[in-house]
Amino acid sequence: MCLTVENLACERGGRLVFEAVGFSAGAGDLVAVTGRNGAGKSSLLRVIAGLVPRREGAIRLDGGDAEKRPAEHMHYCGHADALKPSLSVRENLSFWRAYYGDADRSIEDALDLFAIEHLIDLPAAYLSAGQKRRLSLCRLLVSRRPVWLLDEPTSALDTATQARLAELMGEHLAGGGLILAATHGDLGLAPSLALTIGAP
Ligand SMILES: Nc1ncnc2c1ncn2[C@@H]1O[C@H](COP(=O)(O)OP(=O)(O)OP(=O)(O)O)[C@@H](O)[C@H]1O
Repeated sequence: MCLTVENLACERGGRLVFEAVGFSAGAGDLVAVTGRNGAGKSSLLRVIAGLVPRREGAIRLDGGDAEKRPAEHMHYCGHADALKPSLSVRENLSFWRAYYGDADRSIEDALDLFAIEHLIDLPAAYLSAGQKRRLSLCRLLVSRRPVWLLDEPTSALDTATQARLAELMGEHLAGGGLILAATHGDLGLAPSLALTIGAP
C-alpha cells in the first residue's frame, strides 16, 4: 500500500493555509506532521481523510481494496473525541464498529487495552478527558483500517497510556499499516518521515 500526496494546497475560510505539500509513504511508515499552531496540520489530515476539499493537488492510495474509496481505508481521529455523550461506552464502540465495518478486536479487548473496560456501561458524558480520549482511540482497534490519521493522539493521555498507544501504533505498522500523526510532541516511536507544514 502506498499513499502519495502531490502538490497539495488547502484553503479554509477563503484563505490559503498551505500549498505545495507532497510526500509518499508506504506500509509500515509513520509520518510525523509538525508545524507551528495554525500551520495547517489538522487541515492536511482532514483533506487526506476527504473531510475538507483540496484547492489543488492529488491524493492517491495504491494497493488497497479496489472496491473501496481511499477514505474507506482510513481512520481519522481528530481533536474532538466524536463521542455520543448519552450512549454508553459499549454503545459508542458498537456504533463505530457498525459504521466503519471490518471487525477486528472485540469491544471488550479494545477497552481492556486502553484500561477502561470497567467503564463499559457508563454514558460517555461521564468520562474524564483522558478516558474520552482512550475511548476515541479504541475505534482504531475495533475496525481494521490500514491508514490511521491521528491528530495530536497523545493529548490528555497519561504517560502509561501514551506508552500503550505507542505499542499499538507499532503493532499496526508491523502489520503493514500506515500512520500519519500531527503532533507537537513525542509519539514514542521514531517516525520514518518528518513532514513540516509551513515555516518551521
Ligand atoms: N473551518 C474553518 N474556517 C476558516 N478557517 C479555518 C477553519 N478551520 C481551520 N481554519 C484555519 O486554518 C488554519 C489552519 O488550522 P489547522 O487547525 O489546520 O492548524 P494546525 O496546524 O493543526 O494548528 P494547531 O497546532 O494549533 O492544532 C488556521 O489559521 C485556522 O484558523
